[in-house]
Amino acid sequence: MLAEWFDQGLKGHTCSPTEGRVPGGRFRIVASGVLELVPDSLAIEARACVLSVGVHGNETAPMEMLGESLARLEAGLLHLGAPLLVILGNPEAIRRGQRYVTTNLNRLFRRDLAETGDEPDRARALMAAVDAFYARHAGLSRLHYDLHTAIRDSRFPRFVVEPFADAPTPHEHWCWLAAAGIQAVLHQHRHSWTFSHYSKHYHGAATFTLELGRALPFGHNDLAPLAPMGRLLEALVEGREPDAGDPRAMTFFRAEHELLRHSEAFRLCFPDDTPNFTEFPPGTRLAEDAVAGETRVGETPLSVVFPNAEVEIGARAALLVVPSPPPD
Ligand SMILES: O=C(O)CCC(=O)N[C@@H](CCC(=O)O)C(=O)O
Ligand SMILES: [Zn+2]
Repeated sequence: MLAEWFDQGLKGHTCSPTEGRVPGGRFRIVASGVLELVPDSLAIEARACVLSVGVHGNETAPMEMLGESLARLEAGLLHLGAPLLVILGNPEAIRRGQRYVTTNLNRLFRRDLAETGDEPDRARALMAAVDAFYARHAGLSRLHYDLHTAIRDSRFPRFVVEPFADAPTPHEHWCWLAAAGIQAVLHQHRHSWTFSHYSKHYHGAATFTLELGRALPFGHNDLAPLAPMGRLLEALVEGREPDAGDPRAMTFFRAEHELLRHSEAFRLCFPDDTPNFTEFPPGTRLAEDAVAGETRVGETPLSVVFPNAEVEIGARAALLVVPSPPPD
């Protein structure tokens, strides 16, 4: 039933029954594309975990990976030990195989959101589902992994974005991510109103946007490099302490500047297929915009992440980042 709910959800279909049992607990469909799993008894390391995929509809590898873990739970190969909220972020975009339908869902997770339409309405539904989930499981540590893939190649194919917050991320999370094969970490320098930022900002959860390779169609993903990440997810499902690695195996960056597209006449001055984390030396011209003029690298080299000249006007066209020391 669980795997069927997930597979049908990827096709934009609903599924019944809407509640039932899994090994170690029960499940309940709480909203379209949102499933809650509650264990009969909490395992010793249980956290209240939100696992979201498909916030961008064409980012399929995390959907395949999470679908496999749910199938293993249903088959009795895993035993539910922690409350989980499993989210198919943007079902209509998933069905269409598109990043989004009308606007980028992953910029809309703020409580004062005023817009209406497909993605704004979906953002409101997902914020409400997360609020209710964390309220139902108050007292547990909170975690949210929002699983994505990137448009381009990357010097570090698997990396995380740590949303901005005043409080530091507890150290164990770096150890878990290192053991899960994450190669780089990017600290955000300001509020970004992404889904992972929402759970951190409003709920104090430990959260990350995880970039797990490149965005490819269903059936074209090589899931082998994601096996350690699958093991981390399954430890969370079972409420076990995940494997720990050495955070110094990861390379740390912090965002220095957000490059915005201000006009129709915006262009990036480097090739479209430039991999994420490519470093540019001082003086390099990075972008031209009819309103903002040109952006050049200043005295410190800058690396570019998520370059995309085709974003909506006013949206982020790239993050410009610099190396940063690993956390203590
Ligand atoms: O590869 C790209 O250009 C985009 C990949 C992607 O969807 N990234 C997320 C990152 C979210 C964050 O900054 O935490 C996004 O752009 O929404
Ligand atoms: Zn994405």
